Amino acid sequence: MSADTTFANQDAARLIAAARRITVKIGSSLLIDGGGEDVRRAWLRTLGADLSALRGAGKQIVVVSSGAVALGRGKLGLKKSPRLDLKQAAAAAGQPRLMAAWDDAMAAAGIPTAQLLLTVDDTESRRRWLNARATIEVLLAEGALPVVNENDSVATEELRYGDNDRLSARVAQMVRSDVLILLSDVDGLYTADPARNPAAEHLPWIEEIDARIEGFAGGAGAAGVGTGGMRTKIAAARIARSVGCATIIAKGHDQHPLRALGDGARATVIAACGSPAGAYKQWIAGTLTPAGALIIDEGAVRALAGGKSLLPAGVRAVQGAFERGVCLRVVDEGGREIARGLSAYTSAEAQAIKGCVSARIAERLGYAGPDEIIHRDDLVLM
Ligand SMILES: Nc1ncnc2c1ncn2[C@@H]1O[C@H](COP(=O)(O)OP(=O)(O)O)[C@@H](O)[C@H]1O
Ligand SMILES: N[C@@H](CCC(=O)OP(=O)(O)O)C(=O)O
Repeated sequence: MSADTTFANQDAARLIAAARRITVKIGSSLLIDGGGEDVRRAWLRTLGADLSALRGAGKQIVVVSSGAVALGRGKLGLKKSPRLDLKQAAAAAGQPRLMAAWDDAMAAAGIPTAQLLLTVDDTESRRRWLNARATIEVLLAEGALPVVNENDSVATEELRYGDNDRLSARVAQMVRSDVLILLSDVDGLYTADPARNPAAEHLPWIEEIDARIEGFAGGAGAAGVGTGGMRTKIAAARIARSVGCATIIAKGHDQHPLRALGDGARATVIAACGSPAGAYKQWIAGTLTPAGALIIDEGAVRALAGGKSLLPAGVRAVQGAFERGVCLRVVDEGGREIARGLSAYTSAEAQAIKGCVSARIAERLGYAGPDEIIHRDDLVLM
């Protein structure tokens, strides 16, 4: 083992030790036995024990699990085929089996699981994105393990990820993970596919994803149950990197794969650029076009400067017609822009609750809503 490799392995372990939130993606080839008949249950229980240990160390975990299509093919007796309708039918048949296996494995660790099936729409449309994020937040707060997969059965050819690598990067972005772990049948990126080229060299640490790195990454082998190969893993790492999340590509086949990683097993680490919180705030302040404005009073200006959320009580006026989840300018009564943030309410709702204390929101709207009109996590001082 080269000195370089040891350095990067320690980095993978260090990244995991320092992380607050981790998204773990598990490829089909790990979960399913050779014939696609059943889940590798004993192995999955050891992964469940590792996830439980990470949670015991204070980390919040979201899982992205592949396997529905391979399991569904086994269940329906279908052969591997590029036809989308057959994949969709297989996913529909395999998903309940996949979740039952997760439920079983996590029950042994005393952790309830929860299924989320997402499409590209859910990660690209801001409103649905915020809703999915809110659901995951509640599940994490309640101590459940969210298990995400693509909703293959309803996705269309144009509107589907088709691989869970990129979906997992979007999920990592959504929940602001510090680390994305892609568990695969290979212990990282090599200079060529090691299954075809025994002289390929392992890359322990990648600082930037350039054309050279992309050139190394090949597709998946035709015979296996995996899709995408290293190409989609590097595409995922590119997304994760840009939102301040480091990516670890590691071998997951043996028992207790996450414990092994924490103990220094070989992997490829792709460095993050900045932090998840920084990237999120940069996105709000620098990328989104504001769809309206909230004019706030002196007390609210002081509260925001003190790191608080914006409550309806401090809002004097609402400008523009907007949907929930859009970016708003927050302006003082002298016209100075104080902050930008994502609105928890539509413009009509904001008009109805402006100036009112949070306890009276339900009375004004006729239904309950968040106490904050812009939560401090979604707010950037300008
Ligand atoms: N440069 C490379 N380094 C490592 N593996 C590679 C490379 N290029 C292609 N691969 C292939 O990618 C496969 C892993 O991807 P995939 O089969 O999609 O697995 P998963 O089910 O974990 O997503 C490896 O088994 C390997 O054959
Ligand atoms: N959504 C699909 C997984 C697609 C996918 O990316 O598979 P894999 O390359 O094994 O992670 C399924 O559940 O089978």
